[in-house]
Amino acid sequence: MTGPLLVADDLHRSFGPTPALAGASLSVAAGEIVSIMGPSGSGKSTLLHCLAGIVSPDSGRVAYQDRDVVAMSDRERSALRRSQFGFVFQFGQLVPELTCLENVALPLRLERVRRSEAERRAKDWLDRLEVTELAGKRPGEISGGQGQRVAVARALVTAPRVIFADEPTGALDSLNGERVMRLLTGAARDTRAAVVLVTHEARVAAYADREVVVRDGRTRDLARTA
Ligand SMILES: Nc1ncnc2c1ncn2[C@@H]1O[C@H](COP(=O)(O)OP(=O)(O)OP(=O)(O)O)[C@@H](O)[C@H]1O
Repeated sequence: MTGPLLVADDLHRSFGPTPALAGASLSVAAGEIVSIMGPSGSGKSTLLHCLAGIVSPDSGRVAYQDRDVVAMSDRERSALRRSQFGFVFQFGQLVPELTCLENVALPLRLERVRRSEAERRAKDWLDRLEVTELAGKRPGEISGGQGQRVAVARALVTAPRVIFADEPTGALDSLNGERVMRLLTGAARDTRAAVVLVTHEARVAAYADREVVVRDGRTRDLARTA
């Protein structure tokens, strides 16, 4: 494959009478970190959800490795998400009944990896995200910043080619936000995963190679100058 890894072209999507996307386009190269910024309600999350195959656009094209994501069956799209994508949301969305180790191992267990192997790989990622000591704790027993680092470990454990991060630092103070971003982008660069990052915060967007601004459902590319 020589073209971009992931492409959205001229996406339109409305929710009832509300247009969320009105001609949004974005392409992401393998290993590239792209931030999506813009005012509240401008369509950032909808764009991310379309790129990730979670929401289907009303019109326009989404392609992953030249495969048409919109034309896939639900089953094919789920398989694509499980095998190629990782997700980090604003509030870790860890499973409260499971320990942190079990949470990180879960995507591998869903892919039928043996428990011992899944937990070995999960432990490696907890170490990497500097939360080794949380392995046996449940999400209710840890802080928001720790929870986000566990969520990043869970997103990376399957070696995804793209990590989708929607306001991953939105619920954190600036120090914890910086730490999560440093660990997330460091791990993505080490594993050559691309990152699509939605954020309100310029400081968080600065971790990206490239910034895209969404306004009224339309995208505008900004070259990174710094
Ligand atoms: N599931 C939905 N049902 C109805 N309206 C929706 C839905 N998802 C998004 N919208 C509407 O589409 C528009 C774009 O929403 P979106 O969440 O993509 O924006 P955003 O830029 O991510 O906003 P924020 O920064 O506040 O999260 C908004 O007007 C929103 O209310």
